[in-house]
Amino acid sequence: MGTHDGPIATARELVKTYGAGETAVHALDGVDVDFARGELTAIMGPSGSGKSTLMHCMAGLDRPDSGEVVVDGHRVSAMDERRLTKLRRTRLGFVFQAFNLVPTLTALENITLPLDIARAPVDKAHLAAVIAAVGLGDRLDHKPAQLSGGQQQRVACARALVTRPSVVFADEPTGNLDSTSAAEVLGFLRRSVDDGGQSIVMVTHDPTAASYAHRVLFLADGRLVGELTDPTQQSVLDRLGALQRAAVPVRAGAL
Ligand SMILES: Nc1ncnc2c1ncn2[C@@H]1O[C@H](COP(=O)(O)OP(=O)(O)OP(=O)(O)O)[C@@H](O)[C@H]1O
Repeated sequence: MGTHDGPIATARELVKTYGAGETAVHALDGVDVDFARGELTAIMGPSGSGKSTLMHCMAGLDRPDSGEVVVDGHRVSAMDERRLTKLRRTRLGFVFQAFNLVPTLTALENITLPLDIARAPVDKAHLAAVIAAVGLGDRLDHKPAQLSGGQQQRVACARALVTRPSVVFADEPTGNLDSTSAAEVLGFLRRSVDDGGQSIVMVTHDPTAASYAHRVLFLADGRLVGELTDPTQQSVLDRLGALQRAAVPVRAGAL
């Protein structure tokens, strides 16, 4: 197999524990996962199940206690801070719930910021395609405060995609959006995968958001407990319900 086959990112035996002794929290309790190249993968699970910890370990924003993370052939878990910063700037894209745009820059300046920081050669055709896809029309010279939440998040998505990163990590990208704006952002992310071959990993609580993914992974108590391919809103809801029922402790003899 060449380097363009196989998963874009992998985790092997990831363990991350907070605290010690009786109060220790096993945020990741031995997670093995492959994220497919050219797919949108959603990570779901109850609050505290380890979703953010997994994403942060994959993206080199946090370090596992043990285990290995490889992203596009780079051993993230073995890198020092300097190389991690470089990897994040040049090979990874990020979308956050809170948009995190630079308030003093215009929409267009925010989108091209990663190229300016990395002093990377600009792929003009790709930049034009991303700007066209983001659909902001004449608002590209507006500052973030002059844009709606949905428009700001579309700018943030364009900023994440403009460097053609190996992976975009999106942490609750629609958590602050109304359903119409959320649908626009999710449609935009999905098209960047289907039309542009982008690979995206997205943490979400929202079954509708998850239904835009090619695959949904379910976490519970720091472990991978299931997955769905080609999810629908209903199949995600059904699976979440089943996992919740399975998690309810049954007293011995109660049956
Ligand atoms: N810095 C930290 N110090 C102590 N405990 C932490 C820390 N970060 C996370 N945890 C704990 O690790 C567990 C997993 O947290 P994580 O944020 O990954 O869950 P999550 O699934 O993303 O939750 P949510 O959906 O609420 O964002 C939780 O029990 C959390 O309280």
